[in-house]
Amino acid sequence: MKKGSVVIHNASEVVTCSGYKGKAGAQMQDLNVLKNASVIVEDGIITKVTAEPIDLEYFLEKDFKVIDAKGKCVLPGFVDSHTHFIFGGYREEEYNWRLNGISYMDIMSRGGGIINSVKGTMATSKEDLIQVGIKRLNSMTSFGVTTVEGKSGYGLDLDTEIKQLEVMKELNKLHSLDIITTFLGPHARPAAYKQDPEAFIDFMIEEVLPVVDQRGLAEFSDIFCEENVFSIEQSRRFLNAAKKLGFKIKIHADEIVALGGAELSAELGAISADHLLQASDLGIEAMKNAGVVATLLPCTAFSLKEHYARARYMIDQGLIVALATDFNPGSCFTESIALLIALATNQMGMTIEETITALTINGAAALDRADQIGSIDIGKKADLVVHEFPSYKFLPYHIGVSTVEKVIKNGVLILDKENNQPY
Ligand SMILES: N=CN[C@@H](CCC(=O)O)C(=O)O
Ligand SMILES: [Zn+2]
Repeated sequence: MKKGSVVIHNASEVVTCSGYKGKAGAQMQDLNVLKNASVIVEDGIITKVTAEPIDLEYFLEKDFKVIDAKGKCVLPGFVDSHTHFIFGGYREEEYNWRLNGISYMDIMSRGGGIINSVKGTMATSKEDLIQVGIKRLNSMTSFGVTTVEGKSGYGLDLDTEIKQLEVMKELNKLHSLDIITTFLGPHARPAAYKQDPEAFIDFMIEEVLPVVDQRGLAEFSDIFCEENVFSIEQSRRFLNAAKKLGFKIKIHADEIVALGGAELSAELGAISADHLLQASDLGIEAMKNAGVVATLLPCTAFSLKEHYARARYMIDQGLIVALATDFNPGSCFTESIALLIALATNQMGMTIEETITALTINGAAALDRADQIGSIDIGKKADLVVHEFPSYKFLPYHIGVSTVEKVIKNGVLILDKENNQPY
């Protein structure tokens, strides 16, 4: 069998999500669906997408893998563009406290929250983080994810931040999924800097960022810009320093309090601003004008029992909206794309077409990769998912259940639930 060369034929629908850049506003509705169609992949790259009959004999002779997708739909692999999936230890108690009415920020101010996961991550060896990382990536694959972003931020010191990033780099080699890394050193104030966040920002800029840069450990830099965490001015200072070194910028913005993170993301030319539950109208307008992707995280709002970000308003205003899981041990312990689809369509007023766009081409745009992944277009990586139903409209309808049957990464079948084939 020619590795990386595959023909998927007979598909009831090929949902191409066609495009080479993020889709804004009304464009998000356009999925460009081909009926009774085929996708041809050579050496891991998509070479043809067609609703015309194909000469199957030719491809069989050439030793292509052939997948009959009769009665099924084919979508691009999902891009989970915001996660914190490398961490040690769990925070199940905190979730139960939250169910009983104690807020996320209250838990943080009592010394819990992110700092708990910092202790857990410090205490976990690199090898153990790699092992648990593989399990989590396998689970993401089963939800149809083919590219995932992962952040550091459970170290807050040089060694542990580097350890987290190195683990993700190693996993990128070991696992089929592509992992894009983000340095999130300023994720919380560690005890030693509790009263002096400025000094912590100095430490991050002077002693950690340069090491991450020199060792090529991250493509993006990010900060938790939030009341009682890092202010707008501290965020601006850190992100400008990161930009100077060539990092692309993301920002945890306006999650709990409307601090002006959306406005800051536009000012700095960030690739994305994420969360945005409290983003102001002016911030949203500024993001639109600057082309910043709005990455919304509905599973987090659900887990925190907060209202959802204003997806409908943002799309109607013409923003590029992406959706991601925010998988992490505290505010959102789920990698379930099925839950995310249920919340986006049933609770946030997004159509399934907008939701799929937000998880594919716009997720790719949130990682500055819309020219390479996120759609079934000629020249792109063959990251394809066969779903068990004839139409994409089954994805929200089969509520909270993964419809994924086969996952093809770079043209290679890495998961086949039908034939019990693992990653
Ligand atoms: N809000 C800040 N950071 C993470 C949560 C991290 C944690 O609670 O461990 C988030 O994106 O939700
Ligand atoms: Zn996050």
